[in-house]
Amino acid sequence: MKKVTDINWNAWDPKEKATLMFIQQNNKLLLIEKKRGFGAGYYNAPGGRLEKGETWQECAIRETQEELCITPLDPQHAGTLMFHFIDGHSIHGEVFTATKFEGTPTETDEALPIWFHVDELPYHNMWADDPLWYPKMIAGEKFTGHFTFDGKTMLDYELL
Ligand SMILES: Nc1nc2c([nH]c(=O)n2[C@H]2C[C@H](O)[C@@H](COP(=O)(O)OP(=O)(O)OP(=O)(O)O)O2)c(=O)[nH]1
Repeated sequence: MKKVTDINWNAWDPKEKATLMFIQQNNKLLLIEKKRGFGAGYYNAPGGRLEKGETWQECAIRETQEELCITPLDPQHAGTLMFHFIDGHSIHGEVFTATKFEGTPTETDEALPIWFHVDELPYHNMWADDPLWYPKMIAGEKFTGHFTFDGKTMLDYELL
C-alpha cells in the first residue's frame, strides 16, 4: 500500500511502538546524531521502542536517560506519527516535548547531543517527514501524521 488513503489507520496494527522526546529551550532544540540502529546517521530526537508494561511517557523519559544521560521534566504529549513501510515494517510513534531537564547532555554509544536553533534545523539529514510536522511541534500545535515509506523515501503523507 503506497497511498495513505489505502490504509485504514484506525485498524492499523503497527509492528513497533516508539517515542521521541524533544527538549526545547530558548528557540533551541536538543537533537541527537543517532549513532546506531534504525535511522543511524540522521539527526533526530532521543527516543526508542516502548517496552512491555511502561507508558508512552515513561518510555520517552527512559530513552532520553539512556541516550543522553538527562531526565526530561514535566513532558507534554505533542503529537502522533504513524509510519507504514511498503516492505511490511510499521512504526507507531508518540512525540513528547519538555522545556526543562536534569543533568548534562552527554554523548553515549547511541547518540551525540547537539543543540540547533529552530530556524537552522538540519532537515537535509533527517527523516523526510520531519520538515512537515516539526513546525507544528515547535509552535505547540498538536498533530497526527500518517506516512508511507519505501525505505528512506517518503511516498505519501497526510498531516492532521
Ligand atoms: N523524527 C523521526 N523519527 C523517526 C521516524 N521514523 C522512525 O522510526 N523514527 C524514530 C522512532 C524511534 O524513536 C526511532 C527508531 O528507534 P527504534 O528504537 O525503533 O530503533 P533502534 O534501532 O534505535 O532500537 P533501540 O534503540 O530501541 O534498540 O526512530 C521519522 O520518520 N522521523
